[in-house]
Parts: sequence; structure tokens; C-alpha cells
Amino acid sequence: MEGALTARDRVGIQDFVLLDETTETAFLSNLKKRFCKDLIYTYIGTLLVSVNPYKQLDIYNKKQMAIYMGVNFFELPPHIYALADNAYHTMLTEFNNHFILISGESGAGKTEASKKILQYYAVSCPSTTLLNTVRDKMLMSNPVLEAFGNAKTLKNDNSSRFGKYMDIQFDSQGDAVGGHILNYLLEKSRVVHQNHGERNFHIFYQLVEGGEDNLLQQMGLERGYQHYSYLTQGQCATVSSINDKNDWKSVKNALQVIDIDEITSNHLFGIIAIVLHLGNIHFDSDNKGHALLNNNAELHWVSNLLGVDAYTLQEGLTFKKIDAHKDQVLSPFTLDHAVYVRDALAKAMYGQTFTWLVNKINDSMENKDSSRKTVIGLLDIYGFEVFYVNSFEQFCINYCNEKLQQLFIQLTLQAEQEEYEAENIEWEPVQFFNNKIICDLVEERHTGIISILDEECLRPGDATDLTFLERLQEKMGSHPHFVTHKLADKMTRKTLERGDFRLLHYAGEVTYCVVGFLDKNNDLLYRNIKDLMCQSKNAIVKECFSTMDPDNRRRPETVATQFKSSLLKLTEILMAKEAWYIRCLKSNESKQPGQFDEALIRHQVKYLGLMEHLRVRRTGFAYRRKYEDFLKRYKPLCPATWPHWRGDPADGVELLAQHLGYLPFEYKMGRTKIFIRHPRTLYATEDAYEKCKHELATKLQAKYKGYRTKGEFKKQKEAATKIETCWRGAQARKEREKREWAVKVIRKFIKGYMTRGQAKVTDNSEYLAFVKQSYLNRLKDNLPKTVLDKTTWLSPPAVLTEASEILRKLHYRLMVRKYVKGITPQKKAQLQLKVLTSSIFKGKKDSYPQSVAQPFMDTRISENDINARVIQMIRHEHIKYSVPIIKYDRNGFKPRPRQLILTQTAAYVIEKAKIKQRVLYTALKGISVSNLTDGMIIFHVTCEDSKQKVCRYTADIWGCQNCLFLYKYGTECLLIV
Ligand SMILES: Nc1ncnc2c1ncn2[C@@H]1O[C@H](COP(=O)(O)OP(=O)(O)OP(=O)(O)O)[C@@H](O)[C@H]1O
Repeated sequence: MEGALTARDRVGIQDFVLLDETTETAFLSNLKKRFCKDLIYTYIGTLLVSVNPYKQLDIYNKKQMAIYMGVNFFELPPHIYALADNAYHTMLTEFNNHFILISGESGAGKTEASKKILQYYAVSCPSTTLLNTVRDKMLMSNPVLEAFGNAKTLKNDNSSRFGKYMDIQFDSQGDAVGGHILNYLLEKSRVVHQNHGERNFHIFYQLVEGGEDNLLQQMGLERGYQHYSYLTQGQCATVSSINDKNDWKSVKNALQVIDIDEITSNHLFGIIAIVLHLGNIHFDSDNKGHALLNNNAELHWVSNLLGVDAYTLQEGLTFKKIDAHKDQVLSPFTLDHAVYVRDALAKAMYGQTFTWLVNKINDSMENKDSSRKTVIGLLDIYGFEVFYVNSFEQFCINYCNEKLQQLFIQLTLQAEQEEYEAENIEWEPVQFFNNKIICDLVEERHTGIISILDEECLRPGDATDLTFLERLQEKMGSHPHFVTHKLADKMTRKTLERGDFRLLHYAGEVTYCVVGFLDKNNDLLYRNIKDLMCQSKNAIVKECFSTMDPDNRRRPETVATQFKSSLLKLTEILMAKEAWYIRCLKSNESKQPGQFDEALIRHQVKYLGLMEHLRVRRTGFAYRRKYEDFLKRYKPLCPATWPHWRGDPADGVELLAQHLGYLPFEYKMGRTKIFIRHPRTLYATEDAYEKCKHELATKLQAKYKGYRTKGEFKKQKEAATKIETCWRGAQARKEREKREWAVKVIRKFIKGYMTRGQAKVTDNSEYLAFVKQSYLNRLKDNLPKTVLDKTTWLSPPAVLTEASEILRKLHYRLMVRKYVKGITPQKKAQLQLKVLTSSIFKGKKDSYPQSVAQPFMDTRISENDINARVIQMIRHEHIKYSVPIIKYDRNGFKPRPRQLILTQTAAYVIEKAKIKQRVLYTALKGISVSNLTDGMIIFHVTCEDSKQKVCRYTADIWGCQNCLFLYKYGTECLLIV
């Protein structure tokens, strides 16, 4: 695609600066050559000349946009995208404000150009969801403003009938973050009157053609423009290039995007309906010539839609209220006057609504972030107009174009030449027509046309359009750019009516008809009507009329003066920004594609000052910069100036230029600036800078990374040291605490030791506890292992003497118990025998000691011995083990085995033993020892003895004649049955 485009673009010369000759013929021939090949754009340096092709060209798609993004001006064929992109990038690099002045006559393609630029920014700028919303609002403001502010004229089917200056705000990243629109002088007269072949504003037709049935019904409207007198005066409501039905849908959709909700939209369309109904209100006159309303239905709809009293409205349309002292007098209007008031109301309502709409759009596009932004302004203002009949509106529009041409001259031709002079640059002056003389003719205080018009509007007495003309003639007299029928020579007079005046504009002659000048300039609305509108239920009408002129008593500024002031402000806004120019040329009057009307284009080339601009560009310099700025930007390109140039900036720049290989004719050194002749030289420098920037960036990046890593390392080291210090501190504190604790413990220990003999007090309690614990611990490991070991028991500290003794006893008991438990019945029997023997023989028999170690093989104990021993044993208090014995129940002698601890029941046992003893002595017939090793001693008792209760009783139990007393031993228990 790019290749194809470049190939096509080899036709003609892309930049007029490179033309061999700077004649008008050569210029037009190049323009035509390119136009015939659909190459509608050509440069004059950085100025873009655009010729309206009147056909859709395939050069505005996203692919094309991508090709032009971030590419230097002259690297690609001329295009509006190239200009938009360069303005954008210059704004970003220099961080300053810019504006793109789009000029040309009506129908030359200004609005289209501004739309293309907006679309380009919408696609090329970085986007986020939020930014997309802003972007959509900016884009969608166009169809809304076009619907309400554009109309079909003889020159253009979509002619802007208002001036528009739109600021696109960018943040430092280059994101489009907001927008603001300034609107200038809407051609309100079109609401009530259209010339033949022209239409009212598009929105009226869109509503009656595309509006939904119920909406139309609600507003009392009928489908079709033919029902409305405000829409039929031009007799050309249907236009082939306009599709009102589709446009209606787009507008409704766009209103939503710009945050206008359904209720507000209905109020907005309600106003359109009110205007249409107003247009259908007709008046008759009574026999006194006073106006009478003859169409109550329309009045009803107007009052209904406005939400005001119908009678008051009727009164306002047919009477003037005059304050006479404290009373109010109603003065009836003539028929013409009533029509005038009706139209004035319709115009005011539409005009105010348009301003409201612009404000609403501004609200929705507003960026509330207060950070600094740069802007690119787009100025799309109505182009120079010459109609068959030109009125006050054309006068204002053409005055506006004069001002813009003046600005162009000031910023390009004049300023440029003055600068060369000031900078001492050799220069061959280029002659150009300075239109300041015409601007002065229109706007000069006291003597300008606007001042005279205002005077006529404001002076008391019967001022009329004709008296205004007379005053003009008086004051302007011999001005070379002003002619009237009276002042003209014979030849010219033929072309002028008596009520006309002619201005020789920079773009050509325009004859203005003075009729309506005073009324349009006054733009008055009677107070009673205004007050009534303030009471309207339609929120927009109410808001608009309430804020109209807050100071009700002061006469508002005239329309022309307001317009003059707003243009002055606009000039100031533009002068503070860097300018980019698009000069639009109309290719033919009949809006036909492929037609290159040479005469028409020659005329435009002439009045737009393109030849002069070309000459200045060719002999002049494309680029200039202050030495300091130039050096600041490009110093990295030369080792001598990088990184710092300490000497005179001019010398630094000279060195830089030489290092970059600038040829002597390519640049000039001025007093404070360097002037570079061709953009190519600058772009080559810029490319070298970009390349160098990358290298520098890599170096910087490396340095920065190193610096950051170092910093990071330093930080880490510092952190480590800190942590270490903290940790050490914590450790030291811990150590100190430990030591303190140890000291305390030792101190306590010593104190405890010193007072160990005393009763337990605070000072020795811990020590004693320690001593106890350590004694018990030691004791635990050093307990005597055998029952016979009587020496091993550790000697206790004083505090534990008693406890130690108890423990010792317990331990021995436990050992004894264990020992006893571990004794086999045989061994037990042996032992018992041994014990018995010991009690019998110890100390009595010489051989006794030797017998102790000898196990008994049989018993040689006499029955009496045993008997006596048993009794002794029973009596023995040291039997400490539980013994199951028979307890004799006194009531019935029922045996009941009972577990008794003998130590606790010694008395009882003894008592029983006595009984037994008695039994034994009386009933015992003999004792025998079992031959078996069952450890049984058998007591033989006679059972016949009836007195022997025990025996009898035992016999009951055993069921035998011979009662058995079984005395079982050999276990730890003693059993008596
Ligand atoms: N680049 C273009 N490509 C195709 N058609 C174009 C182009 N520029 C303009 N036109 C056609 O010319 C018509 C008039 O253009 P535009 O409305 O931009 O003129 P204008 O200079 O803004 O006029 P006015 O001053 O009356 O508003 C457009 O409706 C469109 O049909």
C-alpha cells in the first residue's frame, strides 16, 4: 500500500518549494497534475494545500494512519495525517501548545479536514477505556454540532453555519484526555429564513423525517418538512447527498455518547418542535392594522411544549408591554412587527439552545485532572462567502475570514520577514497584500463599519438600515476597499443597488445588502417574552433564558461587537500557540468530482496568499531555533558540545553545524537563532538525534542500572549492618539479662546456702527447693538395691531429714514387699520355718547359726512348738500384710471373709487368737505336716466336742466329721479356714 501510494505520488512535485519556477502557472499546473491523479495534498514547506476532490478517496483508512504514525514530514507523500502527526509529535517533544488553522472558502473541505485530524488522533493516540470514552465524545460531538449548526447552502450541502475552535488536550504521555469547544456566531437568521436553494439547519429535517411516530405525536408534529413554513422557504428540502432519516439515528446515538439523557434529549427536540410550531403561527391584521393571531392550534402546541400560559404567550407575540410609571401598558404590534417578534423568539430560542448544547458537550469532554496539559487546537470556521444576496451574516463571516488571513499574514509572511530583519539575516523582501486595511475598515473603533452600525443601532430616533448606509458613506467616503452606489464610478454603479455597499475583501469583492443589518445586529427580544421563557417548564429553555443577560437593565452588546470581541480573544488564543496551516481549495462550484476549475482555483490561490507564502518559504528558512534551545537538543550529536558546552551558545551551534556537515547555504547564523533553510536538513539532524538518543539511552540505561544496582547493594549492605547491629544488640541484651539472672540466682543460692539451716524464708526458699530436688534426684539414682543394704541410704540435708527417714522406711517396706512377693511358697515355708526355728532355737542351741543357711528337708519342730509358734505368729504385731481370716459373727456364727490390716486390727486379731488358742488347746488332737511340698500344716481337731463352736462351724463349712483347720503358709498371706 505504502509503495503504491509513493508510486502514485511521483506525479507532480510533492512540495511546491521544490518547483523550478515560482509562477502561478507552474503552481496551478502542478496542482492540477496531482489533482487529476487523486493526489489532493501538496506541501508548501510545512503548510498543507488540500484540493476538495468531491469524492471518497481510499486514503483515510487505519492502514494509512499507521503508515504516517511517527514518520517525518517529507519521508512520505503529503497527507493531512502527516501534518497532524508532526504537530502532535512536536507538541510532545517541545511540550508546547499548537493549533491547526484550516482555512478556505465555503465548501473547500475545512470541516472534512478537521474531522480527518480528529479521527487520526483518535486512532493514533494511546488509548485506555477512559480515554476511549473521551475520544468517543470528541468524535461524537461532530454529528451533533453538525446537525444543529450546519445547513445546506448554495456553496456547500453541509456548510458550517457557526465557527468552531476545538482544543484537544493531551497529557504528558500524549494521551488525548479532554477537549473544549469555543463556538462563534451561529447564523441564527437561517432558522426563520433561507435563501432559495438553501435549507434550514439539518436537525429540523432530521426530526420531521426521521423522528419516531410517538415522538412526533407527543410534540404535535407531522411527518414531512412540507408542513412547516420555516423549512420550505429555500424550496430544496431534499438533497441527494443528505439522508435525514439516517442522520437522525446517528444524532440520537451521538447525544447519548455525550451524556445527554433521554429526558434532556426530549427537551432538546421539544425546542426544535417549538420553533417549527412558531414558524407556523400566522397573523392577520384587524382594521386598525394591529396583529391578530389566526392559528390557535399552533399557539397551543407552543405553549404546551414550553409549559407556559397560552394567553400570556399570545399577548407576548402580539403586544409590547411598556412600563409607564407604575402601570404597564400594552401596545399592540402591527402585523410585520408581530412576525418580527415571533421570528426573534424562534431565533433566540434556537441560538441559545445551540450555545447550551456546546456547553453540554464541553462538560462531557472536560478533563477534571488539574495536571498540566498541552493542546492542539483545531480551527474550523465558516469559509469566505459570496452569495447573490449577502447580508449581515456574510458580513460577519467574511470579516472573520479577514481576521484569520491577517493572523496568517502576521504569523507567516510578516513575522517571518520581520524576524529575518531583526536577526540580521540577508533577505530579499517578498511583497504581499496585507489585509490589515480591510480589517481596520471593519473593526476600527469609532470609524469602523461595526462602530457605525452600533451607533445607528443605539442612537435614539428613527435609525434604519438606510440611515446606516448613509452614515457609512459619510464616514468611509474614499476608502479604497469600500464602495456604494453613491460613491462608485459609472461602471461600478451599474452593479450596485442603492441599498448595497461593497467591500473589496482580500478574497474578492462582496456586495452586501443593508436590509436587516440593524435588526440582526440588535438581536432584541422583548422583555415580556424573555420573562415568559424564564418560566418555561422546558428545562433547557428556562436555563438558557434565565442566564441570557443577568443584568436586565443594561442593553446587551450588539451582535457585531460581541463577534468582534470573541474574534479578538480567538486571535489571542491562537497567537500564544505554534501554528500549522491547511489551506483548502474548492475544485469547482458544482461540487463535481474530477473537475478542476482553473479560474476558481487560481482565484483562491491568489487570495489565500499561497504564492507569497511559497516565495517566502523558498527564499526563507524552514526552521529556526534559539541557539540555546538548538544546542540543548542536539548537543549529544557532537563530542565538542557533549555533555556540556561552556562557551558562547552561538559558537557551540556553529561547531555542531560543522560537525553535522551542514553546507554553508543550508543554514545561517542570526543574532540569537540558527536558521535552517530546508526541512530536510532539520529532519536529517533529527534522525541523527533519534539514533543518538537510542545510543545515549542505552548508555544512560546501563549507567542507571549500574547506579541502581549499586544503590540497591548499598541499601542491602546498610540493611544488613542494621540487622546485624540490631541482632547483636538483642543478643547482648539477652546475654546481659542472662547474666543478671545468673547473678541473682547465684546470689540467692549463696544466701540460701548461708541460711540453709534456718526455717524456710524468702531468702532460702529457692535454695532449699533446689537442695531438696537435687537430693531427691541423687537419691533416686542411689537407692539401696537390697533389703539388707542398710548403708547406702544417702545422708539427707537438714531440711529433708524427716522426709528422708520416711522415704527410707517406705523404700525398705517396698523392697520388703517386693522381696516378699518374689518369694515362692516353698521358700516362704522355708523362711517361716526358719523364722519359727529362729524364735525357738536362736541363742538356745549351739548349732543354730550353722543351721540358718541350711534348708530344712523336713520338720523336726514338735507339735507344741508349732502350736506355740502359730499363736505367737498370730499375736505378732509385725505381720503387716493383709490376712484373710474368718470373722465370727456373734449372731449366728456365720463366716464372713474379711480383709483386715492387722496393724489396724491387732486387738481384734489377738482377741480371736485367744479364742483359737482356746480351741486349739482344747480341741487339738494333733498336728501333722503335709509330706507334699504344699506348705500345709494340718491341725487335727475332734468334731464330737459340741462345745467347740469353731470346730462345729468349720465342720459345717467343710462338711466333714473331722474339722480341719488349715493353716496355709508359704505365701505372703496367712489363711485360716
Ligand atoms: N477530503 C475530502 N474527500 C472527499 N470529499 C471531501 C473532502 N473534503 C471535502 N469534501 C466534500 O466537500 C464537501 C464540503 O466540505 P466541507 O463541509 O468540509 O467544507 P467547508 O470548507 O467546511 O465548508 P463551510 O465553510 O461551508 O463549512 C463535503 O461535504 C464533502 O462532500
